[in-house]
Amino acid sequence: MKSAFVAIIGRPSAGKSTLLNALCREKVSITANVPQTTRNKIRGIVTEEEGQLVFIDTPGIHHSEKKFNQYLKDVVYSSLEEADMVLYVVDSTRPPGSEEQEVISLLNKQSEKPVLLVLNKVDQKGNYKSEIRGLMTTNVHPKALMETSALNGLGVDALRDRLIELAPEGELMYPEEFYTDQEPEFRIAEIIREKAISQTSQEIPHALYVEIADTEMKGNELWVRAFLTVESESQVGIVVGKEGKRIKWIRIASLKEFRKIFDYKVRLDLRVKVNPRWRRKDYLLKGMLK
Ligand SMILES: Nc1nc2c(ncn2[C@@H]2O[C@H](COP(=O)(O)OP(=O)(O)OP(=O)(O)O)[C@@H](O)[C@H]2O)c(=O)[nH]1
Repeated sequence: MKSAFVAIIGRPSAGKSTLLNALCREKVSITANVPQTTRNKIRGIVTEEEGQLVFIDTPGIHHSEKKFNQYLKDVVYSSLEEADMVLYVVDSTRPPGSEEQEVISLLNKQSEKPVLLVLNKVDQKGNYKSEIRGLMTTNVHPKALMETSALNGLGVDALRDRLIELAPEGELMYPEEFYTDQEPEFRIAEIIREKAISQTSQEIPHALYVEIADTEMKGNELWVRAFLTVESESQVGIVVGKEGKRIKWIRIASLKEFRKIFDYKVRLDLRVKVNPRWRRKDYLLKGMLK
């Protein structure tokens, strides 16, 4: 039996979370067309006859001195430490250049771990595959180099098989029916955040987080009180929308998604509030980004 923890790393928007979901055949991690959506270590589990892979989705690696980004980087470091193998996802539609250097230098610090390199988004026209291959063979020395379209599933089965082949011998780490270890509260907060990101633009997706104020199971219903938290009053207006239409949409879209995931009904009281400059508050970031 094979078993491994596999850290999925790469720069923002490379398609890491989309690939994690495709590999696990379940929606484990939220995705968006906005960079830096993933803020935590998200574990997705896949169990096959030959063994089990526990993927750790990580925040996109991006050079920035901001406190918030430093915390995100710490999440990546600790995922790499935890991992037996690394799945490095590169967006094949973007020139590698300095954007990948940050990831490469991080990987070189963990050089003993086997790396499998994936060129993602190969469904798109126009790509930099040969430049990326050149850069990676000299700088990363991957054990294997594969191509995927995480969006339409191309190459995903072959990638899963190759990862199991490369994995060390070991026992199951989670029961075979598990596909994630995330608590319901965390998944609820993430789904609300995903829906809110999909309805907003510019600074707002980065300025919001979701706080679950309380939950209570009543019979077969989970009652949830949650706050979509932003940084200023003007952002509250945008998230609420004209006549409350945007917040209503976010709530209904979230409920629709909960129905697919949970075998109980979720009741959601969703409000918007302000926490000025929360991205600079250590006490908050420490609890939130891990
Ligand atoms: N065309 C195409 N788009 C993709 C593919 N994989 C992901 N995407 C899109 O790329 C965007 C970013 O995808 P994510 O999976 O959220 O990227 P990520 O690397 O997890 O992003 P961060 O959270 O910023 O680290 C989304 O709009 C996805 O739909 C792919 O194979 N082909």
